[in-house]
Amino acid sequence: MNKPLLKAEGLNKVYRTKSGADFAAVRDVSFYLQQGETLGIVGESGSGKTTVAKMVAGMIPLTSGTIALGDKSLSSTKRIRSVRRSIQYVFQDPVSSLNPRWKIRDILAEPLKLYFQLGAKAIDSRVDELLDDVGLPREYKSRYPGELSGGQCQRVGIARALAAEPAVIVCDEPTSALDMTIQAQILDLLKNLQQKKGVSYLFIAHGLEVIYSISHRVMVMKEGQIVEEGETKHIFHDPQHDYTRSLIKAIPRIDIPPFQ
Ligand SMILES: Nc1ncnc2c1ncn2[C@@H]1O[C@H](COP(=O)(O)OP(=O)(O)OP(=O)(O)O)[C@@H](O)[C@H]1O
Repeated sequence: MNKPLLKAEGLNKVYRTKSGADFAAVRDVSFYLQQGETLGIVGESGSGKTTVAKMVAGMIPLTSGTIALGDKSLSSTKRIRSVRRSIQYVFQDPVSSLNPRWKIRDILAEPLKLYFQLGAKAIDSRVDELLDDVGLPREYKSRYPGELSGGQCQRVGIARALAAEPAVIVCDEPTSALDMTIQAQILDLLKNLQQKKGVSYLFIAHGLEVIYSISHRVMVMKEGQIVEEGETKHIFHDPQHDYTRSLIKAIPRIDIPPFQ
């Protein structure tokens, strides 16, 4: 196996609840992600998926454990800018994740200024390229998020993540707020971008069909722990854990092509 791009070992997250009690939301979670690979995370609501994703993206501190991107440790609370840039996040709700008072141009320009200190002209052409990358007309840069559909807003969210030229994009339910047709288009876009740019995805979704269609490997979480991890076809066609079997059985409309 190649040296993984991202390696998480023994991740734990304990939240202090409002009542003052400690709650272990993630317990001893370890995984890796290769360059150009998608690792899907599935599990019922509250199993700790978003907590793992946010720890990886540096949005919340770890209680314990280590995360490394290449040779750089991400575990310290003060992350260096290059590491912050390298892991981007695409949110579930495409509309509310964009500042409604900013034009699309400004939303996409922000990471370009922050990470690359580009001048106005370079920013303009980079914004055009980013819109091309996500299949939006260049004229949309003069619009506000409120003038775009949910699917179009998610394309902007993806473009904003790409603007940082990340190695990893954490996709936290990026299609669950969208209807089925748009969902499929966004998944296709993400797959194409991965092929073009070699980016890796840590991909959370409730819909097992979504996970099946996009993930190379799948990690199944229950009550803060990993119960099973493996190649997507093995997880779906030959699940080893009862919990995984129950998840797959609970989705009658899943259409899994035969085992190859
Ligand atoms: N800030 C917080 N303070 C206390 N508990 C929290 C906090 N954030 C999350 N939790 C709890 O941690 C557990 C894991 O939450 P998390 O959001 O990671 O789960 P999830 O698998 O992503 O769920 P969903 O699929 O519903 O988004 C849940 O029981 C949740 O209530």
